[in-house]
Order: sequence, then structure tokens, then C-alpha cells
Amino acid sequence: MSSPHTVRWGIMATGWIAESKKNSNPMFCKDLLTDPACRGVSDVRHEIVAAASSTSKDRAQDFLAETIKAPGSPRAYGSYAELVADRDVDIVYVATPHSHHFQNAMLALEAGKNVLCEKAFTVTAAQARRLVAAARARRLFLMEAVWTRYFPLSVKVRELVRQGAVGPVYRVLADNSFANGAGDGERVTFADAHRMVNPDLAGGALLDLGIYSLTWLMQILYHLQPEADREKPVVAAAVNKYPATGVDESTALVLTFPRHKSMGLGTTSLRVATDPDGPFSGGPAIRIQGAKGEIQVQGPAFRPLQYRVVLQGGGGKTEVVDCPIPRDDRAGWGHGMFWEADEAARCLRDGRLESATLPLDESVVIMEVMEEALRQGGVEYPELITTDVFDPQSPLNTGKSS
Ligand SMILES: NC(=O)C1=CN([C@@H]2O[C@H](COP(=O)(O)OP(=O)(O)OC[C@H]3O[C@@H](n4cnc5c(N)ncnc54)[C@H](OP(=O)(O)O)[C@@H]3O)[C@@H](O)[C@H]2O)C=CC1
Ligand SMILES: O=C1OC[C@@H](O)[C@H](O)[C@H]1O
Repeated sequence: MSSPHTVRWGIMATGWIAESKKNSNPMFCKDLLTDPACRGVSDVRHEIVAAASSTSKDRAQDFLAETIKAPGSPRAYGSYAELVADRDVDIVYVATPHSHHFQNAMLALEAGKNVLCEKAFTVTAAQARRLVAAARARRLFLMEAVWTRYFPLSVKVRELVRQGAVGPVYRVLADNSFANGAGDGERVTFADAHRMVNPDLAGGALLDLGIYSLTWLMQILYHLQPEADREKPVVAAAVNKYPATGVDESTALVLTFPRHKSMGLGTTSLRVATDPDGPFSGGPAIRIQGAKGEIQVQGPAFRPLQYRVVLQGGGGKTEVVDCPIPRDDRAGWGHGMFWEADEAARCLRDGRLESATLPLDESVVIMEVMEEALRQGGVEYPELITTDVFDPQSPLNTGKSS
């Protein structure tokens, strides 16, 4: 058996997603370090060779040594510029707030690094186009880190739809919402400076949570369209703004694909929960409705663990399929992000510059949809984070205010 292809990761930012805080689920870095054998993978493996904090080298050091206990001798940097200059880094994982993605990903691409960039890809569609053009011009790999697309559950559901298991699909309903309100109708529980609601960090429900509702709409209604008959959605959106900061606190999207006679309804909210009392308590988070029946997916939309196939006239014989996330011996290790990392690794190994599961042109269309929805809702973000002019000295890259 040949030895696995090893990919050496550089981690840009040491926040929640990149780390594993006590009392939170293990996230991306721990998934990188999870034994691939647990998920039946032997052709690729991952190493973390460096991490950078824009705040301080000590923070990056502490992150590597204490938080994720990365094996080997990974290097800690106190700036993103140093990380992207590290010759041993094959791919940079951008784990900063949405506001920073364009400048940070461009910093890495300009330094000749492949990039896996957290969702939402960018703040504007123009920024997404710029990143894609830069990656293609330099023949570098680039991928938006929408981990859900790489779950075996998602792969299976797409396959079922492709095979016509529920007939032609005409409608998809998807929700990804969390009740963060104090119940008084005014404030949500996030402080105004928190990235979830802070306009300077491109906060708001749609870019952070609604993107998963949109993921389900797009991976069924757009991604599965025949290549020769691709139709972008027509977007109609309704937005309630969060009075304290002006970002969207609840958004509803209606996507129509008139030629395909299909429609997607995606919702997201910081006020109410998809499942107020655990899985399926709110009904399926996702319903993929075809002429012969529907596929129902249990929430949360970003980390689904079960789907059901309900056929018309099926006599109540619903097929229920559980898709648990594999774990390794270390308590709590294994969150489901390793599948997207494996995809990135295989693309690098095979010289593929983008993932067929989430092609870059599709990430651009996704940004176009979200931009249009927020435009219709009157949500605006500051110039610093919406510009599509790359500036290596931007405070978003240096961490220093201008
Ligand atoms: N796939 C998933 O399930 C999840 C994805 N995410 C995505 O990951 C990204 C980061 O989210 P999350 O980890 O929760 O964010 P955090 O706020 O916890 O961390 C963001 C990190 O970015 C760096 N940073 C640089 N400049 C700033 C700034 N001005 N303000 C705040 N942080 C800054 C900091 O790291 P440093 O000091 O080291 O530079 C900070 O720790 C987002 O794109 C989010 O959508 C988040 C959660 C789950
Ligand atoms: O991507 C995400 O998925 C999980 C959520 O809790 C988080 O806010 C979001 O960033």
C-alpha cells in the first residue's frame, strides 16, 4: 500500500473555529489532527506546521502547544504575513471573520499559497470574483470551506436526488436558525462588538448561518442542474434588521429557477431556533421535495446526522438513515470538518485547482445571491471590508488600526 499524501497546513487566526475551547465542539484543527483511519481514510493525512495570530506570537504559540497540542515542531507567528511566507506551508486555512476573508485569502494567494477559506467566502461578489481570478492566474488551489457539502450524508442525498429517488425536485425548504434573544424583542445575546452582529466584521444572520440554508438550496437546485442548462436563481429576499447594529437578524430568501420550474426557500434567524428542543423537535430542517416524495434532513443544517426518505403512498414506511460523525479515541475529537480537509488534500495531490463539489464559480454565484438579498434588505457594510482592492497593509491583514 502506498503511503498517504501528506498536506502541511498553516492556520491563519486562532479563534473559535480554529481552536477547540473547553465546552465547545472540537473544530477544524482538531479534525485535521484526528486519525484518518477513524473515517476509513488512508490516502491522505494532515499536519499542522504553522499557525499565526494577528495579535501576538505568544497567542499562536499557546494555541499550538496548549489548545490543540499539535505534534512535531510547528512554528508560531505573530503576523499573517509571516505565515504566508513559510516555505513549509502547502495550504493556508483562513479562519478570520468574514470581513477579513478577501484581504487575508489574497495575502496568501499573492504569496503563492493554496487556500481553504472559511465561509462566508467574502463580503461581496466582486471580492469573490477577484479571489477566483487571482487563484486561477497563479494556478493555485482555492476552496470555500463549506464543510457540510463534504459530509457523506450530503454526498448520499445529492446522489439520491440525481438518481430520481423522489422524482424531479421542484422545491427545497431549508432553515438554519438559533434563538439568541433575551425574549424582550430588543437585544440578542451577542455584544454589539461580537462578529455575529458587528457590521465591521460583516456580521448578520445570512452570512454566518443563512449560508447553510442557502447551501442546501444551491447544492440541490443549482449544483445538480445539467452543466449545459445552468440557470442562476432569481432572488427575492425579506430582511429584518437588528436595531442595535443594522445587520440582518432574520432573513428569508426565495430563489426561483423558472426554466427548471423549481424554487428554494431558505430562512435564517438569530431570534428563533430551527430545533428548540433537540433534533427534529422543529421538524426537518431541510425538505427536498420531489414529484414522488421528499428527503427530509435533520438539523442543524450545517452538521446534519440523519436523513429520511418519505415516498408518497409509502404506507408509512419511511427510510431513516443515520450518518454519525466518526471519532477517534481522544474524547470529543471528530467534528466533521475532516472531510472538507481531505477533499482539499486530494485536490492538491492530484493537481486539481478547485473542488468539483463546490466549484469556484458556484461560490461566486452564492455570494451574488447573498449580496443581492442584503441589498434588497438595505444592509450595508463599511468600505474597508467591501473593497475589492487588495492591500497587504490593510489593517485586516496587519491587525493594526490604520
Ligand atoms: N464551519 C463552521 O462550522 C464554522 C465556521 N466559522 C467561520 O470561521 C470564521 C471565524 O469565526 P470564529 O472562529 O467564530 O471567530 P472568532 O471571533 O472566534 O475568531 C476570529 C479570529 O480572527 C482573528 N481576527 C483578526 N482580526 C480580527 C478582528 N478585527 N476581530 C476579531 N477577530 C479577528 C483573531 O485571531 P488572531 O488573534 O489569532 O489573529 C480571532 O481570534 C468565520 O468565517 C466563521 O463564519 C465559525 C464557526 C463555525
Ligand atoms: O458556521 C457556523 O456553524 C455553526 C454556528 O454555530 C456558527 O455560528 C457558524 O459560524
